[in-house]
Amino acid sequence: PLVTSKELFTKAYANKYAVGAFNVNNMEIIQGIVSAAKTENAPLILQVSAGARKYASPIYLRKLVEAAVEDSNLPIVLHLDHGESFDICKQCIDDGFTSVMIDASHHSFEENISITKKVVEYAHSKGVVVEAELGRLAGVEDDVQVSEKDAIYTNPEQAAEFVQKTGVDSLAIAIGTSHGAYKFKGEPNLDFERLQEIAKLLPNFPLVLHGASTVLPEFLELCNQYGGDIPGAQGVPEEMIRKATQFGVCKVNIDTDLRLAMTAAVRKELFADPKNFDPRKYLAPARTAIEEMVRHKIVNVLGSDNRI
Ligand SMILES: O=C(COP(=O)(O)O)N(O)CCCOP(=O)(O)O
Ligand SMILES: [Zn+2]
Repeated sequence: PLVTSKELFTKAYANKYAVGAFNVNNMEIIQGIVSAAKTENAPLILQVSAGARKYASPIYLRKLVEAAVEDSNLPIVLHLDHGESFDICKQCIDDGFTSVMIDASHHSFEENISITKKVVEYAHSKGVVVEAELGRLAGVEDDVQVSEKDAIYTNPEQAAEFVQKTGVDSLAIAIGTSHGAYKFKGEPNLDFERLQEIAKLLPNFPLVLHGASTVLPEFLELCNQYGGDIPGAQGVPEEMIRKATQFGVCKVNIDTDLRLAMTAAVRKELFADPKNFDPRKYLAPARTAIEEMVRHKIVNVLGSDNRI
């Protein structure tokens, strides 16, 4: 069924695992993700970004997720990723989303509180849950000044105040992750002391990690072997994500690793059969690549297998 993340996070927190939040943009991606979760008996968050709405149009994505729920009978959350305003959050809530993120993290602390509060009030009146963000998603260099790090990463005391004042259901925090395939110039590292501080001030409160893709070398190499040019990309080592799930992180956002797996499969298939021009011939392996990647994440990183 279509569910909110409330119970999923309560169970994830208590058992120290995280629910995968995978971005969806088309049929094959949704089918791959959902078949993986079905195989592993894992709860699932399918999230829709602004880019996905533009690419596929909201109604197609909604109907594809409806099909996924009907076909799989899994507990699935339909989540708005990085909602930029109250209006888009309201629109998605009215369209049947069960969870929305209002990302007002680029506003002032006070402004972030007031916008988030407004979304929470409306969402809760419709039985929908809300994720907000505090701090800036950005990896900072090792030698950066602490003060600069404090300006970017989530401040633990502020996080506690923010949750108390907004009534938000989960909080995306900044501890060194960032979106995309180029997360760190030097050694990958996350600010675990900060994460533990936040978790201590917000006991039993679900934390969210954005920018949690690993950028697995074998998919990078596969892409580059078949015509890709993605030099020097690196993500968050999987053991760091596993560690984060031990300190209150209940939702882990993964998009880049799906993109790399899918792109590698398409490149390889196109290279292997130059005579082919049936899209099903390279989209089927792409779907399988998504499925295998999601199974890997569920079992080896999130620990959300057999948690239904
Ligand atoms: O946290 C993440 C993904 O992190 P990742 O890049 O490490 O997978 N996300 O919220 C996904 C953001 C995707 O937005 P868009 O569709 O506009 O490109
Ligand atoms: Zn994000």
